[in-house]
Amino acid sequence: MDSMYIVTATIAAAFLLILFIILHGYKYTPTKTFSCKKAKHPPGKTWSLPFFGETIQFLQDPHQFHLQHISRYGETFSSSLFGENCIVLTTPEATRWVLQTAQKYFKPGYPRSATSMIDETGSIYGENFHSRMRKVLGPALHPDAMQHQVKYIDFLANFFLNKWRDNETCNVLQQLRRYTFFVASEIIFGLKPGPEVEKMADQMEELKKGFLSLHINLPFTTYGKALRARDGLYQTLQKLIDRRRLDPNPHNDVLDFLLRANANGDHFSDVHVRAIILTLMFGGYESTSSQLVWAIKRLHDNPKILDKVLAEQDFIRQRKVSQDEPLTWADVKDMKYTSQVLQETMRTSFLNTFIPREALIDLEYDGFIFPKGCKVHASISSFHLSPKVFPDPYRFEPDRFQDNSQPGTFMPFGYGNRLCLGSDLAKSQMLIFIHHLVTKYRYEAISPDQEIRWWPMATPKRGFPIRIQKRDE
Ligand code: HEM
Repeated sequence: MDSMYIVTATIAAAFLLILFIILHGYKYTPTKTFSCKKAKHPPGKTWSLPFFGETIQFLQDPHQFHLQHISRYGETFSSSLFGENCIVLTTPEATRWVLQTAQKYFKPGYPRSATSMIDETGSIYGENFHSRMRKVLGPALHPDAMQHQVKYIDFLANFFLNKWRDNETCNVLQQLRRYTFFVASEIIFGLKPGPEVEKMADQMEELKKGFLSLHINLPFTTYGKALRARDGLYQTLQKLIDRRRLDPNPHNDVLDFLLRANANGDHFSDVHVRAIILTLMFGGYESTSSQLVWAIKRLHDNPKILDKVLAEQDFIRQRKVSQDEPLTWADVKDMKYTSQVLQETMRTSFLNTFIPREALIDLEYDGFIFPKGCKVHASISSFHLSPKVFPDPYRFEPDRFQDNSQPGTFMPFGYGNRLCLGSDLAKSQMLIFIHHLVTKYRYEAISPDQEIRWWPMATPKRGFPIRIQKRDE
């Protein structure tokens, strides 16, 4: 009788618990009492499909996902993504809070599949390591160092563009991925185009697929194949590190800065050097090529804006002594209108659909509870495309950036202590490519290519195929 009672009571309790969860949704359990009695958990779904939560809906179209959730729950809402409950922030104020004001109470919260693609130890995401990494990479990627790199970037832009033949068709995104990877290889370890760089670019393409994959390491899974590509890249990087240690000549590339830091007692192990380089290579090529393909598409779709860019770039070309004279840092600085086009491109191209963080302690913001351990996603593209922040947000209007009056609302390169270290490099390589493209060629889209491939970065679905004509013919 007793055991019957226990079984019945257990089933009843389990049933009530499930009913409670269904009616109220799973909520975070705060680990301390919050100071503000009225503070509450952000509204939204924190349960639905087990493990997947709302991930499938999110991956299909993150922009629509955010718009729908904002209209249903408000600008701060709860969700369940990548197997974890999270809080999504979609305003510039809340984003500034998490990325800057309260930055010391958060650490990066990238999904495990993403971090394991870069870092076998998991240590480069720790705070101590992070500040040392910034100390070394800051000067290596600073505009002072960049000035000397412009000639290499100029060479590489021409290396690709000079291969284009009249009336040829070309897939812009494919070409740009190679171009930006080659630039990263040159800047990071001084490698010129060749089979070694080509092989690494192929491995990087494979690695990229693992970033948001299911964490299942088998020979045939996306994640497993990506890990093997990572290991292949690690081997090549180790060879480059060993080769550089035997080389007495100064190179002034990022690898030199990292190895010199070793010599100065800052001491990065080879494992760390490899992980830092992989971070740079991935950041350096995927984000930049995705923004550049959008810029080239936006110029195509807005002929009046293209005319203004062309006038600016022709002016810079005409003041050169010869057609082949390379661009300089001063030329890049003079590309003011084209820079505005790039800013407007980054605003409208669904960049940074989420920057993830994890709360280190219990926190409150704007009446909401952020319990220790909860994942927070700052959705930058949500406010880049919000009419409250940018009027008529889907209109492509580079003049918005004429007076640089967007403090704290335009954050393509992030915000706070993890602000992108490669922003000057990224801008230079985009501007230099656009210069040579528009001054040498006219181009026409083969198909409108309006659909979007969302991951790992939003890009035109078919890579924006174009037909090219030399400008002087
Ligand atoms: C248009 C191109 C690019 C965009 C939109 C972009 C965007 C970003 C963003 C949003 C972050 C902050 C991530 C966070 O807070 O968790 C970031 C960080 C970073 N980016 Fe970029 N990036 C670009 C190009 C580059 C390039 C070319 C490099 C270098 C080769 C680079 C290197 C880095 C590094 C090292 C970090 C980590 C900084 C830190 O954790 O302190 N990025 N980037």
